[in-house]
Amino acid sequence: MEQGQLIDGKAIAEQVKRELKEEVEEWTGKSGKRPGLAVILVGNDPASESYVRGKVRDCEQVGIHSELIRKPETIGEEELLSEIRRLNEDEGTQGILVQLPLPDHLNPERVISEIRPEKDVDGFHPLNAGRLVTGLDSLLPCTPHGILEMLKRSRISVSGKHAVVVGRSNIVGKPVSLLLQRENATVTMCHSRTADLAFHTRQADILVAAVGRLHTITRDHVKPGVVVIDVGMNRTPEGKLAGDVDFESVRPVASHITPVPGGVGPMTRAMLLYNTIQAAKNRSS
Ligand SMILES: Nc1nc(=O)c2c([nH]1)NC[C@@H]1CN(c3ccc(C(=O)N[C@@H](CCC(=O)O)C(=O)O)cc3)C=[N+]21
Repeated sequence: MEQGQLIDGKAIAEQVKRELKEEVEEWTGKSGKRPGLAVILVGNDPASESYVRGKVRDCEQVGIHSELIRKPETIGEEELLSEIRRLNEDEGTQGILVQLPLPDHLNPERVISEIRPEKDVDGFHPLNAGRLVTGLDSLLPCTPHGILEMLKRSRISVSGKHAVVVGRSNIVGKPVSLLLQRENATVTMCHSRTADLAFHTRQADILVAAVGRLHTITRDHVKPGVVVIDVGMNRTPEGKLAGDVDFESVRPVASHITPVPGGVGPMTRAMLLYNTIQAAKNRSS
């Protein structure tokens, strides 16, 4: 059977990291310093632990100095905010990331807003979000930026295409819609309350699935030749990692499709490194 071409996010991310390693070497040669990333992890959720370890390993790979700051589950908001204020002033720290989700007693908006926007390597600070909406330069959220980079490097053109985004989160759905529009796509934003989702998704030349629900997008939701980007990270009943797209039924009709794992996830991680280097360069220029 004919199959949509796999977009190998893992391989593309490795290529991006090789390029970033050279950029780090150049910046370090000029400045005599390494870019530094501080990752704050509150509590010890096993999934968060594993993500954070991955980020630390990525940093080592490209020569970024990383510091993992662990805080107890019970930390008070004021204490966490003052830790962020310390890192805001720290010359050796160019990037600050607070691993999400936070425990319920901490307000994530308040915590993220405390990060200096120039050090906000997640691109989650309201100032960076607003700059993105306005079309000004900003640190871009890693997953949306990774998606655009993956399309570019797969030579999939966006201009003039109809992109349909399913999901309206601040982290993925909203910013990826803006970035696609900036690249001259015509963008439809769908979400959990969209009536007749399949009607909309069948119009898509490029479909981004970011709802966080297993197998939301099936064969009935797509038109032949579609490019499918799967942002989902769900567990199957068997405990395996799987996306929002029913990969088996959709791949045969797609022109391109990203797998989970090995698609958007590794690109997200690569773009965090990109942002950290960007933040370091912005500081020194
Ligand atoms: N402040 C903050 N920033 C984040 O960027 C952030 C966060 N908090 N909290 C959690 C989510 C989740 N996230 C992932 C990124 C890459 C993979 C990834 O590389 N996944 C591999 C699979 C890894 C596995 O097998 O478990 C893949 O898709 O191939 C996973 C998850 C970043 N997050």
